[in-house]
Order: sequence, then C-alpha cells, then structure tokens
Amino acid sequence: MPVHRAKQRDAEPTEQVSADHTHLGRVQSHYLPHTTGTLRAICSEPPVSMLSQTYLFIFAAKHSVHLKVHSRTGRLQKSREKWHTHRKMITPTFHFKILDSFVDIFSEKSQILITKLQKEVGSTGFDVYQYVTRCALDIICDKHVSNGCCRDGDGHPGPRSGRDKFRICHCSVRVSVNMLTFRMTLIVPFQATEILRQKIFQQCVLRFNVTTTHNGRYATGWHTLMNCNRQVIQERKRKQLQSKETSHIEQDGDDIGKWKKRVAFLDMLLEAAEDGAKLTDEEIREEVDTFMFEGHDTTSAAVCWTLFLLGLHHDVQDKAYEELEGIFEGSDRPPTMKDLNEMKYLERVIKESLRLYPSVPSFSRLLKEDIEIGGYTIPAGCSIRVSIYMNNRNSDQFPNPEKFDPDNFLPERVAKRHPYAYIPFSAGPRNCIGQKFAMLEEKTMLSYMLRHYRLRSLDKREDINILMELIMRPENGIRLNITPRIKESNKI
Ligand code: HEM
Repeated sequence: MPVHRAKQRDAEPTEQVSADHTHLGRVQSHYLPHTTGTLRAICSEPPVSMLSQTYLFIFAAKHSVHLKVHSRTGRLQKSREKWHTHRKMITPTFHFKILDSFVDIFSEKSQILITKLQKEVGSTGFDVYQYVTRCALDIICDKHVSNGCCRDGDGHPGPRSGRDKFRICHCSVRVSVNMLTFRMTLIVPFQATEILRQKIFQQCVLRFNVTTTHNGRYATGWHTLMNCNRQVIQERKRKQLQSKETSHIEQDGDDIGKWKKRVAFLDMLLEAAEDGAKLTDEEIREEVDTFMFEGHDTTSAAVCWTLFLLGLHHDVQDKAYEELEGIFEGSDRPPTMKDLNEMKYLERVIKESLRLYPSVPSFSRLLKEDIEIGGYTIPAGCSIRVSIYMNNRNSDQFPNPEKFDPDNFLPERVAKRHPYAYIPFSAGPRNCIGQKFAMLEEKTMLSYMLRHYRLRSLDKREDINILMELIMRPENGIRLNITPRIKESNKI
C-alpha cells in the first residue's frame, strides 16, 4: 500500500477535541486520555505521528467525506458478503406494511410507560432515562423475542423472574457496549504502514487484555447476552416445531405479504432460515444481538434527549401538544399510523433533537481510496471515524448550529441544504435499516408523554455531561419534573 504522508500537525489530539467542544458544555471523552497515553507509550519512536482518528472527528465534520468512503469497520461488524446477504434478507421486514403492524406494540408499551410514571408525579424530580429504556427494550424484544429472557421490563413474569432477566439483559448490553467503546478508542496513526498499524493494534489489544479488568467485564457481559439470546432462539424454535404455529404468517406469494401480520423479528429470521437463506443459529443470534442493541439503546437515547429539550423549551412543547390536541381532540385513544403521519411538528422536533444529540455520535468506515480533506491526504486502507455530532453542527448548513429550532426541518429549509448536512442515521448502503421504525416508535412514545404530562427539565444544557460512547448519553440521566395535563373528559 503506498504511504501518503499527510501534513503534520503539532497539537495534541485530546486538546483539539476538547477545544472544539467547549461551546457545548462539558463533553466527556474520558476514554481518550487513556487511549492517547497507551499510544504514546507504544509509539514513542519517530516518525510515527500522533495525527490520528481523533483529528478525523474534526475534519470529517468540516468536509464531506461520504462519497469516497465505502465500507465500514468497527462495531457490530461482519464480512461484506455476510452483511450483504443478511441485509437483503432483513430489508423486507422493515416494509411500511409491516411497520404498520408494530404501531400497536408501540402504543401498548408507551401506555405502560406513562402509567408507571404516575408515581413520579409530585416528586421533586426523577431520572426518566431508565423508564424510557425499559419501554424501548420491551418494544424491540416484544413478547415473542423475549420469551424466556428479557421480557418484563413491565412486570409481566417470564419463565424466570422477569425483572431479573431485564436487569441481566440490559446490564449486559450496557457493560458490553461500554467495553466495546473502550476497545474502539484505541487509536492507530493513519500514516503508519499496514504492518506497523497491525503491530500497534495487536499491542494495544494485548495491553488492554493484560492490564485492565475491563476485559473480564466485557467478556462476562457479552457472554451473558449471547447465552441469553441462544436460549431464546432454541426456545422459540422448539415452540414453533411443537405447535407448528405458522398460521400467523400469510403465504400469499410476495415477500412482504408473508410478514403482513405482526410477528416478532426472531420469528421472521427463523422463517427466513427455513426458507433457504440457511442462517445458522449463531447467525440468527448475531442478528438478534444487533437488533437488541441497535433497536433499543438508540431510540431510548433519542427519546430522552427530545424530552430534555421539550422540558427546556416550553413554547415548543406547547406547540407539539397543540398539534396532538388537534389530532386526538381530547380522546385518550391510541394513535393509528395515520395519526403518526400527521404529527408533522413533532417530527420536526424529533429531527432537530437528533441533530443536536445524535444517538450514534460517530461511525467508522474503511477508506477504499485516498481522500483529501482540508489539505490532508488520508490514504486508502485507513479506518476513519465520521463524526455525526460535528457534521450536524456545520454552521454553513445550520447558521445558528447550537440553537434548538425545529423549524430547521421545514421542507423549504431542508431543500436548501446539502443532502449529507444531516446524517443521524448515517448514509449510503450501510445506513440505519431501522430509521422508519425508530421515527414511528419515537412519535408514539413522545406523543403519549406529551398528551399525559407537562414536562420540565431540571438541568440546563450546559450542565449535562455527555458521554460520547457508542451511544451518546447523558452521564447522569435526564432529570424531569412532570405534572399531569388535566383534561375535561379524560383524566389519566
Ligand atoms: C433514533 C434511533 C436510531 C438511530 C439514531 C440509529 C442510527 C444508526 C446509525 C448511525 C447506523 C450506522 C452505524 C454504522 O455505520 O456504524 C445504524 C445502523 C443500524 N441500525 Fe440504527 N439507529 C436507530 C434506531 C434503530 C432501530 C430502532 C433499529 C432496529 C429496529 C436499528 C437497526 C439498525 C441496524 C440493524 C443497523 C446496521 C445496518 C447495516 O449495517 O446494514 N436502528 N443505526
């Protein structure tokens, strides 16, 4: 591989990152000092430069790198061939006709959420994050998938104590994700030769394995999650065989028709495997793991950040509430797909919240060809991270980037922007497969919250310590105060 030398920069990566984040309050990048320290220890000999992925967080934000970046490396990765086959197989399960059938489950779980929140009415404040996470995990698992494992964020007992299983499962996801983030922040200088980069990476991993207790926690968390999902798959397969319960699937010929009725994701995978795609149990498990992670952590973060902003901007909250009143006219009925599509203002609120607080703050890609960014040549073969967080704050595209302004998503404003000015779901072939699912889920949860409670955030934006992990979360949760909205006819 030809080694292209980039122009050298002298500044320290961690300093550069913090400097660019100062206007946002305290953004915690607590893995970076450790990582940089590790790197320094290993790369003490010249000419290895400290110029690294960390800078690309900055560069990628200011220059469009999307067109030359082809495939991803990093989290939840699989080989290109495997990814392509699985993506093709899973895509029909996100068809709008199928999503329609999920609206009921969104409502069912959101109803439980607002009921559970009643006990917080009158309290001086509480962290809404755990409540929302439980709701989102329950939605993604649904009773079919979670049967035997993490069912019961809501008190419906599973075969073993549901609450315990929720804890095991959620904690496993959390520990694993944290540890994965730690591993991913091992930085390798991009102008090092391929051999040197591999050597550095191996040494980093070795140090990580030997010197930290994190690895044990990571392994334990991950194995708990994997075993849990293995059990669920076996259990589900056994049940399908026993009861030959295929009646929930309509065999009317086309790919979409097969899934018209609501079936759990796991059922769809099991069917697809039988259909000849020949997924092994381990491959099914990998998909379930991915969905459990991608499908709940991302949405719960997004919902919580939106609640936070609504709790700060009461004018926006009132406007969103008025829109809901217009749709439901005081009724407590659950939303239909048509209702959700009519929530245009709430959609703008959600999009603007995701702009300021993207659940996935960055993603990795492997460069297939050399790329010029800001006068620097980054050679093919490098793994880079693209910062969604910074990209969404480009002042050329969003003139007042820190201001929370849902009108940024008025159609006429969107039409004037670069297509990649806003990429919370990434872009290109490996973008988020669940974005429509996520938008419907968010609208349902948020509309339930707004219809039943008036929200007040107890912290200011600058007081929130943001953790830039795989998922961007507030370190100490989101503290809210809620009061019921009194309706003449319907009280909760
Ligand atoms: C607000 C909510 C969400 C956000 C912000 C989000 C964001 C993203 C982003 C940025 C990626 C690309 C990651 C990368 O390239 O490394 C991604 C991938 C993915 N997301 Fe989401 N996501 C959300 C919700 C969901 C939901 C609800 C599901 C499933 C029901 C889901 C399933 C997936 C899957 C399976 C991938 C991998 C796609 C592939 O590699 O082909 N996501 N998501």
